[in-house]
Amino acid sequence: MYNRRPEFREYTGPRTGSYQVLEEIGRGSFGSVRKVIHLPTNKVLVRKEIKYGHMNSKERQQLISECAILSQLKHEHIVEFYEWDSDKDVLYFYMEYCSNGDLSQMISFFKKQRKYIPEKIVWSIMVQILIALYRCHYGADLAPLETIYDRTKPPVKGSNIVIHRDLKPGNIFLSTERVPDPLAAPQTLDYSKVSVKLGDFGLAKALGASVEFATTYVGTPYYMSPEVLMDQPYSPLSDIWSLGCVIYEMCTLRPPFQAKTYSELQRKIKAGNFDRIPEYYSDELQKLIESCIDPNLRTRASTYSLLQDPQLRVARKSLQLERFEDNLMDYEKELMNIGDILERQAGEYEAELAVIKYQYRKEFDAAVEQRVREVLNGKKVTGTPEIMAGRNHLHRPDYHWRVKGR
Ligand SMILES: Nc1ncnc2c1ncn2[C@@H]1O[C@H](COP(=O)(O)OP(=O)(O)OP(=O)(O)O)[C@@H](O)[C@H]1O
Repeated sequence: MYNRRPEFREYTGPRTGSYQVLEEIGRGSFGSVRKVIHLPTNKVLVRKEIKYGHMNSKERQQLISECAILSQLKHEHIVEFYEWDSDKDVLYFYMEYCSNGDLSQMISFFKKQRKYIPEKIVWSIMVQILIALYRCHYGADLAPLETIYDRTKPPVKGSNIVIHRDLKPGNIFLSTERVPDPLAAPQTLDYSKVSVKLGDFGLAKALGASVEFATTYVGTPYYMSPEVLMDQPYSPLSDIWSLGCVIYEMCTLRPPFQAKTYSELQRKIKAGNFDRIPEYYSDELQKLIESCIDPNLRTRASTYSLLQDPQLRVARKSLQLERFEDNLMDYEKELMNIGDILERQAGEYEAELAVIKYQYRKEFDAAVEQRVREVLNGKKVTGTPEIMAGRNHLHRPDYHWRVKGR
């Protein structure tokens, strides 16, 4: 039986044993994918199921250390990997749930509409993928751009470098706003401000050692680089090849290399020849794709070199500005919300104060009347009734001028 490794204790994400398992949302080469609710936080997550009974202890060990790396990979553009757990011969990965679909669905959407994906969206998606790849390929976050003229400093390679190894439209999740038009179909998404998250980072490596993975990986390797097809080791540049194929597909709505047979596909990938993207798109975009889909590893672009591209710097800066604007709008909404709460509290305070004043007046008048009556009746009076002695009785309503929940 396979035991938990000490690394399990280091996780800060939701703990296992407290999930409610919901419906299956899909099936991949590794197994089924389900929605689950993490009960303590009520958060919907995704659970990927992988049968690992056939793995030997070395393979399991490798899987564990890969998972430990993945669980530390926290990034705005990477699907969060919370934790994993095992049950007999099944391994469960708990991940962030991305509810707005993936790039393959977006490509199908534009294909059905017989429209090109606007170039601005292509640049924006590309730059977000590159920002995530930078974090993985160099083990450090990319610093924000001050101006579009800034050159990114050469990266210093950190530890825990991760190669995606399976970059494809189905692994690029999107979050988008729903179209505000009430007459639009309910599932219509507004792709003009799309935010990207890469999923399945490094999982292919974690599972690569498994015989089952090698035999069940049935997907067509449209995005696989020539060196990987030739059984050479993966490198970050293999991800760049795949990125080039993904960007190409966004522009042409089909992958750059297609064939009827596997061997023909292999031959085409190794030759690395593909048609130009439609004239609708700029030469700069075509050149960038060519620098990624380059069979020669010596001349193929890297994540770092791509990020120096002027168009990508503009795309990065405008992404930063959009985020800044979104944050400002959120902040403004929050302030307006706080204003409303304070105004309501002030109204409640005034109302309560009026009731207390009225009560006090009533008690005061009653005490005065009583005292006058006693004097008129010749009763000997001593001392002043408390209510008449001062304002001690007028206690203010118990309000703390605080916005609840902050
Ligand atoms: N984090 C997630 N959030 C939402 N849906 C997801 C998530 N991860 C996977 N899915 C969905 O579950 C289905 C299966 O995903 P999975 O990644 O296992 O396989 P795949 O990418 O389709 O194929 P392969 O395993 O061959 O790469 C897909 O439809 C995918 O969109």
